[in-house]
Order: sequence, then C-alpha cells, then structure tokens
Amino acid sequence: MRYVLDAASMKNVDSYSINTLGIPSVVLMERAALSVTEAIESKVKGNIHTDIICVCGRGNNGADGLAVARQLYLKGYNVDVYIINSHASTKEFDIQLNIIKNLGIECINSPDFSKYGVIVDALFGNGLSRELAGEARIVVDTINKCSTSVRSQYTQNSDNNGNRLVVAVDIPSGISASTGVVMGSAVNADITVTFGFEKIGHILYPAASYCGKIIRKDIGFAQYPDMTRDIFTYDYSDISDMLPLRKPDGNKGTFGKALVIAGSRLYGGAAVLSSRAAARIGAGLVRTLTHISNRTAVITGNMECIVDTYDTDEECGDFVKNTETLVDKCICWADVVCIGPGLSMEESAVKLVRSVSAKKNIKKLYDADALNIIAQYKIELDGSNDDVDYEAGGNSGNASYKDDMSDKNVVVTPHIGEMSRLTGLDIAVIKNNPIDTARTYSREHNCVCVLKDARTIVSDGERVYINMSGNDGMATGGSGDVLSGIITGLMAQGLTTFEASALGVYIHGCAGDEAALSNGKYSMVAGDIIDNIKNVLIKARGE
Ligand SMILES: NC(=O)C1=CN([C@@H]2O[C@H](COP(=O)(O)OP(=O)(O)OC[C@H]3O[C@@H](n4cnc5c(N)ncnc54)[C@H](OP(=O)(O)O)[C@@H]3O)[C@@H](O)[C@H]2O)[C@@H](O)CC1
Ligand SMILES: Nc1ncnc2c1ncn2[C@@H]1O[C@H](COP(=O)(O)OP(=O)(O)O)[C@@H](O)[C@H]1O
Ligand SMILES: [K+]
Repeated sequence: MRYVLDAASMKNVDSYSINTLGIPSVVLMERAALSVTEAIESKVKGNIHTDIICVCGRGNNGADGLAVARQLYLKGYNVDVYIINSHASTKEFDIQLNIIKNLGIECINSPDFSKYGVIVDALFGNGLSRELAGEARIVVDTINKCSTSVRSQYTQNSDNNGNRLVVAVDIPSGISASTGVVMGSAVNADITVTFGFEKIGHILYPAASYCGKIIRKDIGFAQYPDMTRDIFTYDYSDISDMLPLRKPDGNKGTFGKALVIAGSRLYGGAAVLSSRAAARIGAGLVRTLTHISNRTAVITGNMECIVDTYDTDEECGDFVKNTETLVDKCICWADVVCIGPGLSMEESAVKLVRSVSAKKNIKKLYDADALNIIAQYKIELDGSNDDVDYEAGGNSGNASYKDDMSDKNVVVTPHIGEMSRLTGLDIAVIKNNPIDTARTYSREHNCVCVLKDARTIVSDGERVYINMSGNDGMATGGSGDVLSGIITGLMAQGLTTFEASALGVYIHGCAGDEAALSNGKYSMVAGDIIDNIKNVLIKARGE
C-alpha cells in the first residue's frame, strides 16, 4: 500500500522532518537533487556533452533545480540556469544561488530551449498556489512547444537517447499537487522525480499524462504521527495480503453465496460476465436470476452457475406472473446480491431493485441500470438501513460479515455518467473532483462508492483508494459488468464492502493489464479480463 498525499499533508511532512526532528532542510534538498541528477544521468548515459538547462522558480522547487544544476556541472555537463522573477526567494533558494554564482555557472536571460538536450523543470512544485500567468506561463508554453515536436519523433524510436528530455522536479510545473488539475498550463514531462510520497497530482488525470514516468525517491522524510493516511493506492504485493483466506477444510458454503440479478430481454451477456467473474474470483456458489431468454446463454457461459429465470411481458415490461416468491427465495439464499448489469429499466427491473433495497441482513451491490433506476425513482439504497438485524437468518455462516458490524452494507459502482444521474452534478464537475464526489456520496448515502473511470476512486466516506491498475483497452462494453462480479465474489468470501471494492477494482485493472499483454489493447474484450483473473491471482500468491 502506498499513501498518496495532497499539498498540505506534504508540507506537514516537510515541516515535521525539518522543524520537529531537526533534519536540515538543505540535507533533504541535496538528496532530492541527487535523485534528479541520477535520473538524468541514467537517460543521457554518461554523454557529458549534453547541453542541459535548469529552469527555476524562486521557491524550494527552484532551489532543487539549482542544486541539480550544480551537481551536473561538477560532473562535467554543460549546464545553464534560467531563473524566473515572478515571486520572492526562499532562504534555501538564496543558499543554492550563491553556490551557483561562486562556481561561475551561467544564469542566462532569454534561453533558446531548442538548443538543449535536457530541460529540467524546477519552476513550481508542491507550493503552486495559483494559475500560471505572465513569464511563468510563457516559459511553460515555450518548453512544451519545443519538446513535443521532438517527443513525436521518439515515439517512433524506442531509444530516447540523444533526443530532448524534459525532467520535472517533484511535479510538472502548473499541476496542482492536491487535485491534479492543470492550473492554466503545465509542463509536459517525460520523467517526474518526486520525493517521499506520490501526490494526488501525480495520479489523477489529466495530471497523470503530464508526469511521464514517475520515479519516487525516499530522501529521508519522516512520516509524522498524525499524517493523513486516508488516501492510498495498492501495489501487486497487496493482493496476497488482502485476499480472503482459503480454509483448507472449507466447503462451497464457506466461500460464500453470490446472487447476480442481471440481464434482460435485450442484454444477456452482462449476466454471463458478472456471474462468471464472481465465480472466477473464488465465490463458493454463484446463482443468476435473469430473464428467461438468457437461460441457455448463462448456463453455456458459466456452467457452474445456478440459474433462475423470470419472464416479462414484451409490451409493458412487467413480470408475466407473480415472481415475489422466486425473488425472495433467491435473495434469502444469498450472502451478497449484485443487481444491475444489463437489467434494463423496465417495470420488472424496477420491482427487482425495490425487492433488493428492502431486504435486510444482506450485502448489496448496485451497478448500471439498477443505479439508473435508483436515480429515477429515488429508491433508497438500503431500505432496511435503520433496522439491521445481524443475528437473523438468511446468511450462510460467513463469519467476517457478521463480525464487522461497522461495515457498510451497500456498494454502488457508477461510471461518471451514472454518477451524474445519481447526484445531478455535471459530468465536468465530477471529472474535476472525483475524490470529493465519491467521498461525499458515500457519506450521504452510507455506502461504499466505486466511481469508475480511468482512475477509479473507492471511498467509504473516510478512506479513499485511488486505482492505478488497468488501461484504455478496458474501455470496452462489459468491463464494468466484470468488475461488479469481482467485487461481489470478494464480498461473498467475507471481505468488507470497502476491502472488496478496493481490492476488486485493483485486481480487475491488473487482469485488464494481463489481457492487454496477451490480446492487445485494441482487440481485448471484457471476457478476456475474466480469463486473466486467474493469472493475476496465481502470480500475486506466487503459486
Ligand atoms: N527542504 C524542503 O522543504 C524541501 C523541499 N523540496 C522542494 O520544495 C518544493 C516546495 O517548495 P515551496 O514550498 O517553496 O514551493 P514552490 O513549489 O517552490 O513554489 C512556491 C513559490 O512559488 C510562488 N508561486 C506559486 N504559484 C505561483 C504562480 N502560479 N505564479 C507565480 N508564482 C507562484 C509562491 O508564491 P506565493 O504563493 O508565496 O505568493 C512561492 O514563492 C517541493 O516541490 C520540492 O521540490 C525538496 O527539495 C525536499 C526538501
Ligand atoms: N482508460 C481506462 N483505464 C483504466 N480503466 C478503464 C479505462 N476505461 C475504462 N476502464 C475501466 O473499465 C470499466 C468500464 O466500466 P463501465 O463503463 O461500467 O462499462 P460497461 O457498462 O460497458 O460494463 C471500469 O471499471 C473502468 O474503470
Ligand atoms: K516542477
């Protein structure tokens, strides 16, 4: 697990290390600069004839830039320095500038950026406080203009050596470390070397596409006792730590019963994808309740699955006969219910959503059309919320579910469009504030919110998981159905709603990455993600 900080928390880490522990600021700065120098040297492969320019602001980010200039100069590189004048200097900046002057490194006034092989961006880092304007903006735009033409050349050339390289110190100048929003304009870097922790501005889009390759270096910061640890992301090693334990003497009941209510007259595939994914992640038993027209498809696509069906009137979309007993029987059987993939918004679907909402003592995941129905008919996510009776029957001995009384019962998995329907917020507002949107929705609706996008956010109202696995090959119909099946299968095995959601999103992305390797991003389809779940789990557990 890696913690992800905002600008304020990073500043607190800085200040705790320097002011409370007494680590001298210039010591940290020297180590920061050494890690940038090392990254540059590994790219230019010892070619000391490379012309390098360090473009510096007057804060500590600029001071880092000056230290990099000095280190490279002392190694024999041709180094120039350019300093903008838009703000006051810090004391560390003055210290570094004094050394630069004593060494005779040239500070130039109007550089021709196109003559340099490496541009070091040290204008603004964690302290960016407003939109870029004036000289700073002109400099950023000029760097971008002269580097993109070179970048397009080396996208066709696997060896970057010899082409212009833009290296951002800590974060590309112009990116807000707290939100990832571009403040007017931002440097488009090939490499970003950051210190101690990743910031939100390295991870969320659009910022992520400005960072290039991110290198995170430990420079000796200490985590202060009250450091916010509520925003984080996972690494591959977290999978095996978090997967539900398989009991050697377990039976299929031990690993949970998952009910998938999905598919409709028109959309049968969604039911197959969700239920197959729930089985492939390890649920003991999977049952699918779907429209009768999907019976053969579900059994063929997932022959281990129990299938129950209902029929609807083609004209009005309602059930042709009373299905209350059947629906009740299926829901009472389950530990977890996933409802929504391909469900349609017909009358029968609305009734199914109402039945799930009203049910007590069960974990629920709402996806796709179930969310659209909830938005349109203003149905409560958990109609039983005020009156939870954990001791009552209905669940099959899934110990951790009953033990964790604080766990929320409900997961919602909207993509941005569905979130807009649920909240009434504009899509652009959600895109620019995914963390706040997900956190606020979970708080207000007492649920775990999985806000799906290229960087999916999972929040339970306090904790925030930001997902970094996955790729654009997953932007293909049915990928979301697979995710809802994975999360459902993990909940069935006893993970809490938040753990199942965060881990499920991560594994889903990793399986998508494996699918892209074997099928290519253009050709991969949602079913390939399911086929690769096993590879992720085997690799993660070293089996
Ligand atoms: N020892 C340490 O502490 C270590 C620090 N480290 C390094 O320090 C960096 C953080 O340094 P920092 O806090 O000094 O902030 P920085 O990013 O340089 O910018 C602040 C200056 O810019 C100004 N300004 C802001 N926005 C502006 C705009 N749009 N247009 C114009 N001006 C603008 C702002 O002005 P103000 O808002 O005060 O008016 C202020 O003067 C961090 O990213 C890392 O690289 C590492 O070396 C590790 C050890
Ligand atoms: N560019 C991308 N990078 C990473 N993951 C992506 C990307 N595009 C889509 N995904 C993932 O694919 C899934 C798509 O879900 P959704 O939009 O609900 O698809 P569908 O409704 O077709 O099943 C989400 O989990 C999303 O996070
Ligand atoms: K920078």
